[in-house]
Amino acid sequence: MPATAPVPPGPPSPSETPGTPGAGTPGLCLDGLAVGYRRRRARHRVLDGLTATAPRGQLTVLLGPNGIGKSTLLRTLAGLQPALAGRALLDGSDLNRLSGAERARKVSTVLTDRVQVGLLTAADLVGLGRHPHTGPTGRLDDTDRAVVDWALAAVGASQLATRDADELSDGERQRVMIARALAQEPSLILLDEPTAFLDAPSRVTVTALMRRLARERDLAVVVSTHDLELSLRVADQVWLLDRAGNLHTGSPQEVIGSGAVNTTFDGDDLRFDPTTRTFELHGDAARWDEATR
Ligand SMILES: Nc1ncnc2c1ncn2[C@@H]1O[C@H](COP(=O)(O)OP(=O)(O)OP(=O)(O)O)[C@@H](O)[C@H]1O
Repeated sequence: MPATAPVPPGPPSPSETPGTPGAGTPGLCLDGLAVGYRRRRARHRVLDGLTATAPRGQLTVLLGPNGIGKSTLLRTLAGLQPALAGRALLDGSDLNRLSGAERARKVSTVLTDRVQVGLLTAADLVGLGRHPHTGPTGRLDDTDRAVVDWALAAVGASQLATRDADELSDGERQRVMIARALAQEPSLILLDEPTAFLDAPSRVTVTALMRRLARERDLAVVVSTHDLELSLRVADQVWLLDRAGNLHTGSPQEVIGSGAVNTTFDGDDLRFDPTTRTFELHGDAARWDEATR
């Protein structure tokens, strides 16, 4: 995808546009949420007491070290595993109390799991995102097909429409999965490391796309990422899990200014510079870097 790929203005018949009910409401709110796993009847809490907001119209990035619980949190918000305590509210409604069909209309998810999709084309795969909106036959009508075309164009993947989904590269497939999430026309999109397989220009493009779609479609978008420098530049809101599992929230400026990025990610070899918002090599790594120039 070219870094300057334009985002088409929007699907022809959006069910979620600014001004519709729900617009201007808080988006996603975590209220004392605890997430984790049940093992042999015991509850293993990975994260506890999470309180945060991801407003509509804004890009929220979820940051934290490996294994701290980012995917567990996103999977819980997506309804793939139950919350252990507390609530997650979307526009004031408890996500846990929504029916499967309601949730499917409101929340779309892009996870890192690679599933086999059989003989579907990329456009078919994106069309799966329309199913919460189709009638009992599940058949796509002209409007649905136009939304599929829009979603593919929005991620710069129109040229992939007729390709077998199983034959796509990891990066191509990731764009198609994002298009599927867009085609769902949700209120909330959850993405777990959506740029992990993308090359550098595409990372910037997809991240900027997420932010632009949040604004243009009045979506709450929550993205987990290890792409710290980029995400701290483009995010509206940051949810940063530190090494103790405490959640720090606020604008990038607020979270950086609190020192939480440094305490979470600084090590002997790498330090975050709050002024330039970049990581600098230190110690042996810096000396090795000097020596090899
Ligand atoms: N199915 C499971 N059952 C029990 N524990 C699990 C399960 N899946 C993950 N965990 C544990 O939960 C914790 C959080 O894992 P999670 O994948 O949410 O972290 P993460 O922040 O997304 O990590 P990464 O950045 O490495 O992707 C880890 O200790 C992990 O081992």
